[in-house]
Amino acid sequence: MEQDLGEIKVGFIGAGKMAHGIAQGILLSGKVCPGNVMVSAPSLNNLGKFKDCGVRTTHCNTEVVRVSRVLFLAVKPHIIPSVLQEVSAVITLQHIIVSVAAGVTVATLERLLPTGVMVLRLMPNLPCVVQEGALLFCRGSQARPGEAGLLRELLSSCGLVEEGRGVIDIHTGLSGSGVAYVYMLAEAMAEGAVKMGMPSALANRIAAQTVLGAGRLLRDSGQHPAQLRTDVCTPGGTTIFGLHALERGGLRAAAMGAVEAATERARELGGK
Ligand SMILES: NC(=O)C1=CN([C@@H]2O[C@H](COP(=O)(O)OP(=O)(O)OC[C@H]3O[C@@H](n4cnc5c(N)ncnc54)[C@H](OP(=O)(O)O)[C@@H]3O)[C@@H](O)[C@H]2O)C=CC1
Ligand SMILES: O=C(O)[C@@H]1CCC=N1
Repeated sequence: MEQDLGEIKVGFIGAGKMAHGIAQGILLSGKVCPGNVMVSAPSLNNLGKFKDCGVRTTHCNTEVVRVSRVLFLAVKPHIIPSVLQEVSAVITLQHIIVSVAAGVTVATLERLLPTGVMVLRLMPNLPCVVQEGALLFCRGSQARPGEAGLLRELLSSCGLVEEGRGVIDIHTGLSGSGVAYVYMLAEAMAEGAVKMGMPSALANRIAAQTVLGAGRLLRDSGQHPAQLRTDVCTPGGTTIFGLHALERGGLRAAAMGAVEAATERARELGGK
């Protein structure tokens, strides 16, 4: 059910790549105006791009907390404890705290925050910047379906938003980190084309469009990737020769291993 976001105030502690991606998505939805968003960071390194789109900026984390209802924690996981120690005194039961820090569990967040505060843990990914993110969140003990609905509404222009219990570290390995695997594959494919004589800039443009097109068709057709892969293969044609080379290189095992390794790292970051 759609919620009216009215004049909701949104804050970000941390002004890096992920804060920017989520803020972009939220602003593009048109449901929150830039003047109702504030972001904090210790340096000026990243605040300029927020100022440019009309978002208020500060170096003071407590100022962001005081003016926000929904507060995104968008600092590196190891910074979370010191940031929460710094701002806990000004956090109230009206705040909705949304952490995007990889691995940091809701139990840890609830332990570091005043008792009874509403917490959600969100794992976004970088394509939020172009409204094509894959985001998954889970609720802490105090966050109700209403808060989940509000978060969904806020993030509605960031991409696919799912709620899931017990799978957020796996989602981190699959999708939060997974975009980097796709970039590595795109880069390697372009390098293959350069090796075969194509100019680099053209190879990169075509690799990017190939990834985009393959992704859109996979998502929009709802078909299993194995079916679409089969559709591309002419018997005795070019694709099966390429796929054979990928199988020899252990692509599937490498990709499964990447998701497993990143999931385990997320669990390790969370002390599990
Ligand atoms: N990058 C990604 O693809 C994804 C990242 N994440 C998670 O998002 C979080 C942020 O990552 P990312 O955006 O990549 O990191 P960045 O390094 O791009 O940004 C970190 C931000 O935190 C700020 N910061 C550092 N210390 C403090 C502090 N004490 N108080 C307030 N702000 C502080 C930095 O300030 P300054 O600008 O001054 O340097 C910077 O703006 C991480 O927890 C990560 O796990 C989740 C999913 C995907
Ligand atoms: O590499 C990381 O730890 C973060 C979380 C997912 C993507 N980037």
